[in-house]
Amino acid sequence: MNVHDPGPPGDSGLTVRDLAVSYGPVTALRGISLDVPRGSVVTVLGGNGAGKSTLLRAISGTLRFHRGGITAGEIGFDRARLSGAATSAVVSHGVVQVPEGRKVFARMTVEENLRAGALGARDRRAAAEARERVLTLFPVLAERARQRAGLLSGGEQQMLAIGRALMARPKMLLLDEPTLGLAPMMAARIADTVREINSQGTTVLLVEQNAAMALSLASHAYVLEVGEIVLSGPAAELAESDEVRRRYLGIGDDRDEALLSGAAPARPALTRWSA
Ligand SMILES: Nc1ncnc2c1ncn2[C@@H]1O[C@H](COP(=O)(O)OP(=O)(O)OP(=O)(O)O)[C@@H](O)[C@H]1O
Repeated sequence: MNVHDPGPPGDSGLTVRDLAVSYGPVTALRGISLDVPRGSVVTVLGGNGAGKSTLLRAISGTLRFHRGGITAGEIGFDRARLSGAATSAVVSHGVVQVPEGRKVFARMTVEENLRAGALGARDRRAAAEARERVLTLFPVLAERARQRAGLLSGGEQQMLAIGRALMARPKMLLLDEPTLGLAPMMAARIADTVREINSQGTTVLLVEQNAAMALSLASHAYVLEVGEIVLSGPAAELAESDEVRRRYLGIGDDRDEALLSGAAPARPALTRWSA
């Protein structure tokens, strides 16, 4: 990948070119270019405040709800221009976000939450198939169908949030820190589910602070720091890079080592984005 000439937006998957985002006078992202090829899992790593959520908001058309806006650049998905599009238009192009903090409708039942995810679906058979897929992926949601979502555990709420997004039958899922605050066992289950969703054909853009988990899932990774991409490359190679190991994985952390095992690099092919 060439840093300074990422090429024209393609017609397969998501392309972000030279994106800049501000919240009023605060610039949160600048010069962001990245690709999420159709069928892949790509991750964006970064610490608190790096701009991960802002990136997803820009793609999903939800920046305006946070008093933010795109000030430069383009976002495209399968020939459609997403930059400047309303949230509903982005969803109708097949791109759906699962927000950070889960944000299920706590007073509604699990079933009602899932139905809310299918609002606007005209094809009832397709909606029924989507529901079937969600309940197969997350059997616990079938067991708890009549319970209020607010009574679910944190991990179950995350499953419901992902399930609700899948009800819209997305081509691409935008996941904002899906394992945040979850116990390691539950985080591993969510990771397995993301793998499964992807293997069923859904493209995934995953933003995460949990670098070990994210790098074990993704084929390609970008590292975001203070609103800019500072490093990118194949996930297996990033996982082996000294900088990522030191800053995001913690050298000598057995749990991370175990999660990363099997991610053997061929040869370094990382791209450094700034001098
Ligand atoms: N609604 C907002 N108004 C003003 N500034 C904001 C707003 N939302 C985010 N920011 C700022 O934009 C920058 C990026 O924030 P963002 O939430 O995208 O980071 P993040 O990487 O998702 O962090 P975290 O993991 O803590 O959520 C930060 O400096 C943050 O303070």
